[in-house]
Amino acid sequence: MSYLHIYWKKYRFKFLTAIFFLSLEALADLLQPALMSKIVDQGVAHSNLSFIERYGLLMLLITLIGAICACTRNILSVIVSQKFAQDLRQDLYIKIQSLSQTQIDRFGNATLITRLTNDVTRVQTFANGMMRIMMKAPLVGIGSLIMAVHLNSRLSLILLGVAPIIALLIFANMKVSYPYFRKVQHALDHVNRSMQDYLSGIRVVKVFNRSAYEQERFNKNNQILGRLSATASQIGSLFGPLINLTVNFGVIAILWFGGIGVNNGSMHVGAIIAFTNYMMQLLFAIMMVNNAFSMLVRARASTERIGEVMNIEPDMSFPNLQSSDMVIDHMGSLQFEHVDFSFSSGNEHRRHVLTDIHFSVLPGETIGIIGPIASGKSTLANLILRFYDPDQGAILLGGKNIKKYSEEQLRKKVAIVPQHSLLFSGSVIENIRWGNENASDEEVIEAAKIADADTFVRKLPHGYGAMIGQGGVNLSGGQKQRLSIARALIRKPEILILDDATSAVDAQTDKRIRNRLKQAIQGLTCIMISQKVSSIMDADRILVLNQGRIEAMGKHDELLAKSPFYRTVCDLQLAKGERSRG
Ligand SMILES: Nc1ncnc2c1ncn2[C@@H]1O[C@H](COP(=O)(O)OP(=O)(O)OP(=O)(O)O)[C@@H](O)[C@H]1O
Repeated sequence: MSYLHIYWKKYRFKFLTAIFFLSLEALADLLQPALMSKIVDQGVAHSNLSFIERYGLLMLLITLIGAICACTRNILSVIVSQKFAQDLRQDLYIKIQSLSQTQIDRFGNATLITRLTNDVTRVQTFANGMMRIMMKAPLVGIGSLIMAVHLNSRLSLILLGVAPIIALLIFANMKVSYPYFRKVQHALDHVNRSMQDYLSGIRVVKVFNRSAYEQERFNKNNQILGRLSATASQIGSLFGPLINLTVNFGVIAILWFGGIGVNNGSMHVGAIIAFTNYMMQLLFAIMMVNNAFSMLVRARASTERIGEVMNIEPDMSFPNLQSSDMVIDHMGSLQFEHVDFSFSSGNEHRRHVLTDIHFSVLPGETIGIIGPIASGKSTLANLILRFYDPDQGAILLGGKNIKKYSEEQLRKKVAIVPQHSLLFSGSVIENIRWGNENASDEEVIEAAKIADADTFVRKLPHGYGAMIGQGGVNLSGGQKQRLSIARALIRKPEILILDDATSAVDAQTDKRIRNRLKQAIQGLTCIMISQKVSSIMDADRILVLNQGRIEAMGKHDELLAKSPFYRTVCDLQLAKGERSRG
């Protein structure tokens, strides 16, 4: 939990000031029964009105000071806990951004969201509670004990007998319920995951009529969450009454022995009232400590879960270089040198995806990549962007290992249009400018024209100002793809990767985009991944990937002769006259 130190350092002054006001408030609470005892024994018993007035006013003044302290402490506690939670969420977000794709895959999106929201809120609630009641409880508890001993040391023995039993019960509560609160948070991850899966695949769920199945899945996870939460709370509510019972035994014992004391004249009624008052304050303090412990147990589980993310070191790093620090010899060239890659997910064995990938691309060349489903095409593209690092071998960009580029340099040089177009809520122009926020309106329109998006954008109700819903829900698949291409082009990259980026557009549009790309961007190195032969057959060279290995590489006509896979795909996809180029 070392990551919490920085927040302690930042907010300790305000935190300690809140605790100071809390202590004054506790002191005001502790003085009340003693004053009351004086009023009863010296004012009421001797009908001394002026004594009652003086001490009554003093009690009012102390109550007023207590109230002012409570208000100040409340304001401070809200400020500190809100700002602390805001900082923690922000830092956690930045940490998640710094993790490699492998590390994010290992955690999973749902649990990261729960940690960023629900877990942070739990820690915030605890921090707020500390400044409001948790610190007050021990102060009032210990203060009550001291005042009670001062009032009557023999009756205090009862308090001293009751206190260790209660401490033991609180400890047992903490020990038993802690594992359940961890399980509750874990179950919450599952509920979030099933909701996330449903929302991201809502159309597929509906098309396949799987709503009932998804509902059942959600229901199952929700029931587990409900069961675990109930068990955790039941454990807490079992210990609460036990503690109550123990304290009430103590109160009865005090009244019993106090009654005997008043009868034989060794004690005053006012003192007994004050003693039971301190006993009740002690009861309140103990209940608060018990609540504080159950909050602590929950917060501890959440703090550990946040710590699992905060304390992890990113397993991929980028050098911190300025663009001018590196001399690039062959802009736009790309080389894969005997690259091997496998996915690892936690303790699971590694899943080999790419083996001995060795090829080079010249500046300005267009390379088509084709291969069966799951042959590793997208993974190969992801390696160029360093979403993952190879297990063996190296990837060279402009003659330099990509590991030598800063993240900013690499992302500037290589742009990708991913397989699944992802747009953001905002206008069309904002979405295209996402690729380069400094691009002028003319540059945006130019990129849209090359991506064959300009015509359909102008037909939208507000043209380039038309709003796009979250994820681009109000656009067709082909429209989303074309905007994604425009967004990548506006970066003016040296290497453009199109990962099945025209799968949702018709053959004519596909051809138009390819022709425009070729004409508009001279010298742009292009890697086109596609399942459609028509999309890549005009490429300068084509790489055939099969089961993670390069089956063949060459021009369309050469591959017809030397790659069985390529020949079969051409036979299936192209009409006889189309098979030979030109
Ligand atoms: N994040 C991941 N974690 C573990 N395995 C993965 C991950 N991403 C992909 N894979 C696996 O790697 C293999 C190659 O996937 P990849 O997406 O590169 O194939 P592809 O050739 O692009 O497929 P497609 O043509 O269907 O898009 C597949 O077996 C896939 O299950």
